[in-house]
Amino acid sequence: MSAWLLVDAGNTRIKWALVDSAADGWLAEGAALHADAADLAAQWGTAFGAAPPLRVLAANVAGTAVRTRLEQMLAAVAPGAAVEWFASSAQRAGLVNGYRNPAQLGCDRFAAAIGARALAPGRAVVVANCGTATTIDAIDAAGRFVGGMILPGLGLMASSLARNTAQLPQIQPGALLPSPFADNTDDAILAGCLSAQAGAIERAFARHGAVECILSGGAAPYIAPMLAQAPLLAGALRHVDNIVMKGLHAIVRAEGDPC
Ligand SMILES: Nc1ncnc2c1ncn2[C@@H]1O[C@H](COP(=O)(O)OP(=O)(O)O)[C@@H](O)[C@H]1O
Ligand SMILES: CC(C)(COP(=O)(O)O)[C@@H](O)C(=O)NCCC(=O)O
Ligand SMILES: [K+]
Repeated sequence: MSAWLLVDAGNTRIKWALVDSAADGWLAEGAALHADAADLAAQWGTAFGAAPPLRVLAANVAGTAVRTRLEQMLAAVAPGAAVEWFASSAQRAGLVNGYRNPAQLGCDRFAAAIGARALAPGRAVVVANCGTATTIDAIDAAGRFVGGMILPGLGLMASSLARNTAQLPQIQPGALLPSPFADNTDDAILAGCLSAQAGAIERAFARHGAVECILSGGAAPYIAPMLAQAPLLAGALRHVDNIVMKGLHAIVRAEGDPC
């Protein structure tokens, strides 16, 4: 069984995992901010040892310059590896893409939906990926990506207030507040942004009639405590590290090792 390198290049961070096609075949993982992307070569060198992967499956929504940079690094650390730049299509790994133009759907969202389907087969699911943007997508019990929402992520929401107002400061992400009705500016911003994120997820969950809500992404740890208090989501909330990567792994498992 040969190893695959999976890459999820989002707008803030590049995440990767080294896997094989077994269900529990998660061998190593790592991440770097775009500014520190050069660190990936060292991370990969350590993870690969003397056996670089022969196949790479990469989802990139961070633009062509990032893709070119990754191609150069991959050529150095895994020379000769076959690289597939994952793109949204009408159907893949048992998931049907309901976007009017399937290729327009962010490939990270399609991969996340494939991951959600793999984790909750035959169930109506909402998958919220809380990264630079927050995406909240609906997958039905028959395995169709129905559609979804895109909103500014938690960090973007907060920083847009700081950038576009005279009096509001840049806040740091923080823990759940005891009350949504804050008595100071920093907490009022945090309460507003967290409530907007959690509220959109709850609303999508209710509207879709979902039975499971998968929460992922770098901002998920801040949003999860608020969702955990939502009666609507009782017993239905599941925090999954990097659902995009889980989806790419599901594709590798579904399609197997080419001979
Ligand atoms: N150490 C960190 N560095 C950067 N962002 C972080 C960090 N910890 C949490 N975050 C939050 O996670 C978001 C990035 O999450 P991630 O899922 O990696 O996004 P993307 O897939 O868009 O690159 C940031 O916008 C921020 O809200
Ligand atoms: C919505 C996104 C910006 C999310 O990116 P991320 O927050 O993961 O960096 C990305 O999925 C994207 O560029 N989508 C293309 C448009 C669409 O999905 O309709
Ligand atoms: K996202």
